[in-house]
Amino acid sequence: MTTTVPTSEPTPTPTSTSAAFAARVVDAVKLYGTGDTRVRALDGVSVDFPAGRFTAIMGPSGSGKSTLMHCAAGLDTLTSGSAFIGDTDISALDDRRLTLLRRRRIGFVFQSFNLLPTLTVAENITLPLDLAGERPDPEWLDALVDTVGLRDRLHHRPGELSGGQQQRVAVARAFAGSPDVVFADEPTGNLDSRSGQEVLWLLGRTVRQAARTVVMVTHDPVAAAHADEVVFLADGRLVDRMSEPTAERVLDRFKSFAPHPSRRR
Ligand SMILES: Nc1ncnc2c1ncn2[C@@H]1O[C@H](COP(=O)(O)OP(=O)(O)OP(=O)(O)O)[C@@H](O)[C@H]1O
Repeated sequence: MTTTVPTSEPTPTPTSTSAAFAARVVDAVKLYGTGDTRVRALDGVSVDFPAGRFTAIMGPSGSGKSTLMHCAAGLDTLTSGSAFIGDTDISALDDRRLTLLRRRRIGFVFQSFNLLPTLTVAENITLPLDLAGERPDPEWLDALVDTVGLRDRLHHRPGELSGGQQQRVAVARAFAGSPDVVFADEPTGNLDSRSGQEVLWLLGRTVRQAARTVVMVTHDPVAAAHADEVVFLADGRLVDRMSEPTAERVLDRFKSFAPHPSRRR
């Protein structure tokens, strides 16, 4: 794989802020359902995601990782509390402004790639920019294409690529518009371990060499070890943070957070 990494300074978007935190939630509560079926998916979480860092969100199944990511990224709304992208309180935005903010300031990588099958790789990568009516920065885009190793696949359709290649397209798409933060939800969940390692390496390298910000949900200690810091959720609560994680330390810590379903209502 070609591994030319973007080394140019990031081009700030007009909407970027100088906040030290690319994203954060404050006193976040999320309830699903009512009465006996009510679930407290987030139970008063306050957590920040520093700009220029790769943060992993870890926790047992059902601990609220995806809910936290979706609410922090404006894909879902909190029952109470606030969510910020930079200095912008997204809990206060109407649907139209929230959609614009998601297009301009947030990148997404999902477990299932979410590429459009009728578009080429090149068209998929620039789709969020096209939707936002923005012109790509050609130098940044060019460097990204090399970083993800897809130059010889630019005119292929996603169906002609392996899963790992498709996820690398999704990574390039997420970073294409120089968003304030890229949220990745189990980005290696559908990949074999080698392709998964490549995607994690790409995320980490783009953060460190091009000053980008990534927040990744994972249940995999090996994946979490690629991050600069791991935040641990259990039962909808933030229970710990770990800097400079290793897979062994993450696994050890993870084992101590057994879920307690009875406390969730
Ligand atoms: N749309 C929904 N309606 C009802 N309950 C939900 C909904 N989404 C999530 N939940 C519940 O909220 C809790 C947290 O779910 P969430 O998906 O955030 O956990 P998770 O840590 O991401 O889990 P996993 O690792 O299994 O994906 C769980 O008990 C889940 O069943």
